[in-house]
Amino acid sequence: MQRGFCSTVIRRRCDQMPPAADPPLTTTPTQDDLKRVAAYHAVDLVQSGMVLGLGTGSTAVHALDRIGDLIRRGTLRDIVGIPTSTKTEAHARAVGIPLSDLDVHPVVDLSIDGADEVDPHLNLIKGRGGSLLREKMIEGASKRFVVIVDETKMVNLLGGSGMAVPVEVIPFCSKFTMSNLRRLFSGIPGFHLRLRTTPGDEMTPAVTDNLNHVIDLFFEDGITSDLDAVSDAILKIVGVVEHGMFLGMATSVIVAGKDGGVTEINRMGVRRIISG
Ligand SMILES: O=C[C@H](O)[C@H](O)[C@H](O)COP(=O)(O)O
Repeated sequence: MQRGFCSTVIRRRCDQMPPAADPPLTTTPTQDDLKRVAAYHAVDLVQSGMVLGLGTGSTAVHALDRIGDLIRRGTLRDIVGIPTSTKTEAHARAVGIPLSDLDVHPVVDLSIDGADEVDPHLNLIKGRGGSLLREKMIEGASKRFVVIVDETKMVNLLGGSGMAVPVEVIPFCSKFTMSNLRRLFSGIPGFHLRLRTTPGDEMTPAVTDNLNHVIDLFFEDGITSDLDAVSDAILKIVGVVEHGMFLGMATSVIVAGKDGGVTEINRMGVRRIISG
């Protein structure tokens, strides 16, 4: 077994499973292998009887698969999942995770989700897949929110990867809302923004699960201003529903590295080597 790609706990669970359920052990891990490794470690925190926030995206899907697997095997019982998107809802159903919502289960024991960026204080950018609003509601209602990423998601400054900081807006006069957002950041060198469009159709705005639009903000040098002030200013614009900065929400982040090392970092900056 390759060093670092199976923790003691995962190894124990691997021993109980046929090879098909094991994490793939490739010589050079792909980014998807790393996402899977981080996800499996997070699922080690799940206990029977928990209400779980089920994240969205290519990393979270590995957690869904793993949870479904453990439910089918009887290792996890009485799990209730709260999906953060319609996509996750469909996938969770397909893998056999019983589902509910925040109206019925307003307190979530543990949420597990990916992120687009994680800064050294565990502030996050999420929502490049468009699911930021439901994610923020469910993860904000969680006693514990564990973020799962491969090492490429770690940045010094939010926005610093050059990718978007998403803002969900109501469709009504979204160009008007966009011009207000443009005005807010007009003095910042390298700032630009654009309305997110449907893949393959640049004329049609992308629509979220909540039937809203998304305006993507780009900060060439990352966000250098106070993040809480930036958050407040964006939320003050009428027409904005929510943004993808998740500030002070994550309890910890599990980071899988190319060298096989897996580390959990908590919000105090304390690192725990899980493996490798
Ligand atoms: O809207 C999408 C979500 O916020 C995802 O959690 C985020 O984009 C990370 O996705 P992935 O795991 O696919 O990189």
